[in-house]
Amino acid sequence: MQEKKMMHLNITKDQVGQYVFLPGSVERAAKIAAYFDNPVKIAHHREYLTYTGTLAGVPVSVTSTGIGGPSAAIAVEELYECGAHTMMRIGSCASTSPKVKVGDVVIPNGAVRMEGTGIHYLPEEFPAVPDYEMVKELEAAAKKLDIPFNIGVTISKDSFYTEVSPETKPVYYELKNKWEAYEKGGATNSSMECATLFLVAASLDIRMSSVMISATNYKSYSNDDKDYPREWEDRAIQVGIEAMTQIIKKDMASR
Ligand SMILES: O=P(O)(O)O[C@H]1O[C@H](CO)[C@@H](O)[C@H]1O
Ligand SMILES: O=c1cc[nH]c(=O)[nH]1
Repeated sequence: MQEKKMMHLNITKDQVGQYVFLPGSVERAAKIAAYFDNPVKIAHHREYLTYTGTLAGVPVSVTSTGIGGPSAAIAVEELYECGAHTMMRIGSCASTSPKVKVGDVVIPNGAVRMEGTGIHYLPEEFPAVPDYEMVKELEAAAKKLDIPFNIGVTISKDSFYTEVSPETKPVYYELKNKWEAYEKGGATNSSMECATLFLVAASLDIRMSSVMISATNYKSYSNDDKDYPREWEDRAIQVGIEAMTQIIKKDMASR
C-alpha cells in the first residue's frame, strides 16, 4: 500500500527527521537547508517547502510555515504525525524595545497571545511558552558564536499592518492601548507565529522554541524591501543550527 502523504506539506513519514526548523519564508528554508549535510528537497506545496538532511549524523528537516498562526499550526500537526518531536522557529521579528537593535538575535521566553489560532488549542489563561531546555541551548549558542541577543517576551499578532500603521485602522483606540501595555510589560519584539507554535506544541507534548532576527530598530518600521536586513538573517540561522546540534548530541548521549 502507498504510504500516506500529508495533505498540506505533501510529505510522508519516512521523508522527514524528528528535528525540524520552521522558518516563515520559503527563501529562508533553502538558506537553513544549506547548513545541513546532504540536504535534499522533499516537497513544495502551497507555502510549505521542505528539505531533509543531517546534523551530527541525525536526520533533520526544515519546513517553511508561511505567514501567521493557522498555516504554522498545520505544519506542526503534519510534521508531528510524521514523527517530529523537536521543532524550532527561525524567524524575523520587529523590535518593540530599545533593548533590541536591528540585526540582534531574539530568543523568546514567552509570547503574548494576540492571535487566534491558539484559542483553538488551549484556553486564553494558558501561557504560551517555549521549551526551557531549548531556550538554554539557544542562549548558549548565541554566547558561543558571540552574537548579540535578547531573551524576552515576544508579541504574536495575527496582522502585520495593524502594527506597522495602527493609526490608519478603525480600531486604533484599542491597538494603541494594547501595544502601549505590551511595551510597559517589557515585551521586546513582535512577530506572527511564536504563540501559536508554543501552544500547539504544548498540546502535542513536543519541544518547541524560537530564534529570530530583529528586522527593525525600535519604532523605525519600514515596509520597503530594500530596508529588510537579509544580511543579518544568517545570525539567527547559525544560532539555531548550533543549538539544535547540541540538543541532538545530548539526546543521543542520553539514549
Ligand atoms: O520572516 P518570518 O519568519 O516569516 O516572520 C515574520 O515575517 C512575516 C511578516 O513579514 C511574518 O511571518 C512574521 O512572523
Ligand atoms: O516588522 C516585522 C518584521 C518581522 N515580523 C513582523 O511581524 N514584523
